Amino acid sequence: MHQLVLLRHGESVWNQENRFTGWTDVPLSDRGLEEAHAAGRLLRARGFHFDLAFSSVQKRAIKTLWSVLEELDCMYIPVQSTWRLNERHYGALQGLNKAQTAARYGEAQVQRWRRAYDEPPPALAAGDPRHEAGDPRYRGLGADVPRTECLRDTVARVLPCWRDAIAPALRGGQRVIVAAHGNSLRALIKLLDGVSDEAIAEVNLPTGQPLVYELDADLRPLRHHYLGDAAAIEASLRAVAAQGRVAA
Ligand SMILES: O=C(O)[C@@H](CO)OP(=O)(O)O
Repeated sequence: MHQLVLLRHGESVWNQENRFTGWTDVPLSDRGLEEAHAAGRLLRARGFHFDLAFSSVQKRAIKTLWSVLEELDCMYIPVQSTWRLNERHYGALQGLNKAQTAARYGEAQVQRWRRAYDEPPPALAAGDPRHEAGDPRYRGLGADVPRTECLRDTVARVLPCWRDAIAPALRGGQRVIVAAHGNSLRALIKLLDGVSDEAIAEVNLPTGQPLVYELDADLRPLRHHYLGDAAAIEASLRAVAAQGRVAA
């Protein structure tokens, strides 16, 4: 049996302000940093160890991973950081308040931008200073730095990371943790569990809660479960789902 732990970063400052974030590189809030350390303490208390870690190239996931590895006293393990695990690009919505966007465009439209498999948010215009094209960490992507993404696009760029890096490490017997984002992890979960395009719309992830996958020899999921307190996770999931409401 293989073990894979997925961890959405702790609350970020833009989660706190209910703003669309995407590729914007915002830090953890104080609460988010504490969530990350609590996740690490929980993993330690349950006897988890890791041989290899993956993260996006965004500081909210990186700092979450560091905090976990610090609590586990294994900051020495190799970490592979890749843009492929970045949050789904939120296009021209990046930086906007989700409730205000719902008031302007309607909750149904915001729900489709947030969760529809095939409907990307409006793209960033050419020359928009929010576009990450000039960011040195994306130099290798050239003109392919996204201007927006739907979940289908995110699945397409997460897939090579799973197939070429995470899956071979698991097959080699390594215990792996992936610290990433709500939508890049939804993409990974879709791939792992074969979730339909429709059903993935209902999947949300709480911040800072380790999600443990047990996989068979062919890396098919046997079961998965959150380690943390069920009531707290349920409350967090409801809050994430409600972020696109006008009164959120
Ligand atoms: O803003 C974002 O980047 C994501 C995660 O915080 O939001 P949502 O859950 O609305 O897809």
